[in-house]
Amino acid sequence: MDPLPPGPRLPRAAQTLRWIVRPTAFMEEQARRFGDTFTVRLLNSPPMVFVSDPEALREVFTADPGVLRAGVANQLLEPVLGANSLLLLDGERHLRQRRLMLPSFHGERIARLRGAIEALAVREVASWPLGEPLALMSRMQALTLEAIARVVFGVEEGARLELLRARLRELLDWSADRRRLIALALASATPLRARSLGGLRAVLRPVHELLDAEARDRRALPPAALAAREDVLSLLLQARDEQGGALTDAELRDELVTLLIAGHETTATALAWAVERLLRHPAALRRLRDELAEQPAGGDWLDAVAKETLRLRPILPIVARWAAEPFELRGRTLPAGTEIAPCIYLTHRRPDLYPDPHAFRPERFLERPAGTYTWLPFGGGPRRCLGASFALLELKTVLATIVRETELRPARPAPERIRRHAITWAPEAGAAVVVARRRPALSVV
Ligand code: HEM
Repeated sequence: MDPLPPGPRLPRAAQTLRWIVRPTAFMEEQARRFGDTFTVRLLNSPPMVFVSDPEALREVFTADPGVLRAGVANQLLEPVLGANSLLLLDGERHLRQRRLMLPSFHGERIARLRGAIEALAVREVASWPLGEPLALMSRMQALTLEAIARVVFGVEEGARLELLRARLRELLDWSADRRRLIALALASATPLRARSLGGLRAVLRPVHELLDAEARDRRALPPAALAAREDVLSLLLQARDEQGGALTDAELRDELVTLLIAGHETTATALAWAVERLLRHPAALRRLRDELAEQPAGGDWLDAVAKETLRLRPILPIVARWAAEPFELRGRTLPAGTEIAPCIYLTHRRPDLYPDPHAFRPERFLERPAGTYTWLPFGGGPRRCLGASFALLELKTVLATIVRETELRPARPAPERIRRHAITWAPEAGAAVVVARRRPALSVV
């Protein structure tokens, strides 16, 4: 008997094609046929068992991280992120590095960055043209890039920021091209992969040089000046493990690139979806406007809108764990070498967890709080997104600014469908809007 749960019998190439071209339809079809656990077989990867039952998710997220490894499952990203990236590590090294980084991303620390993010958002909104179509996704990408360069890396206005902005843009544009990522994923030593790697090195080297220079200058600051800074890079430079050890230069640089890649497009996509959904739900938008008139930073309704957006339009559809040993899942032993994919998309659309699951209803999160194994846009367990607090703060702060300061309408009335965009699942037209009005005071900023 096959030890793996049943799944589609299509050849691997056909399953891969459907997963790339029509991923939502592909997953929904398998869930209809096989229920909440099924096996998908893709080219160049181990069999993948999709799971979307909260009890199975609990088993996966609470498993020994030495047995269910996330780093192995993320190896595809190694050329971009570097071998020391948190996303690629497992075991002791992952634990040490995550412990060093966690305090910098703690909710209370992150909350202090609100003012800086809001200032960037106000400036961004003031630059939008009136009365013509605007793809919000690209504006949100510019904004989240600025937030990472200034708030996370702490680079201040000036020539280095200009240069860093341009070099980061080149790196992000390079990695936004899916064909290049596919070439990197090919079996080693093909000429296509070699060419792709060469191109990547050319855009990565200048970014590394700039980040190294920034870290060097920051290390040269008097301790009191370094301690007074609020940005994540300064905090990471001061972080020490139990033996008093710090992140090495190579670790620090790979982590900065990781924060950029993990935090930039994801948050921009979430913002684009939040606006896209709100513009199709005028009552929810009105309620948000009313709340912001009372509480400019937003309250429970803003929080519920953020959560409902990430439920219905998860930015990443799955996370992955690779089983280093046989693993028992809901009473069935999966063989070593299997990949297990907690499926965010299908979990978030279960009618038993979310009645009328396709409807955008933020009030569901006022009625019942989000559960650890039922709401998982940031994954779960010891590998849960390190930047979740930062992402939610940025999502809510920028969304509040947009709603307070502008009046938008969709560039076309129809809802935008979900489309793969490099690593995230984004609105097909990039959340196309028209800025009908802006608060008068802003137009002269
Ligand atoms: C809406 C925005 C975001 C979403 C939806 C998101 C989602 C995720 C997901 C699903 C994972 C994998 C979790 C797992 O395997 O269980 C992850 C990991 C990670 N994310 Fe995020 N993320 C977002 C924003 C950010 C931001 C802003 C940062 C940092 C500035 C960040 C840094 C990271 C890091 C470092 C990891 C690796 C954690 C580890 O392996 O220990 N993310 N994120």
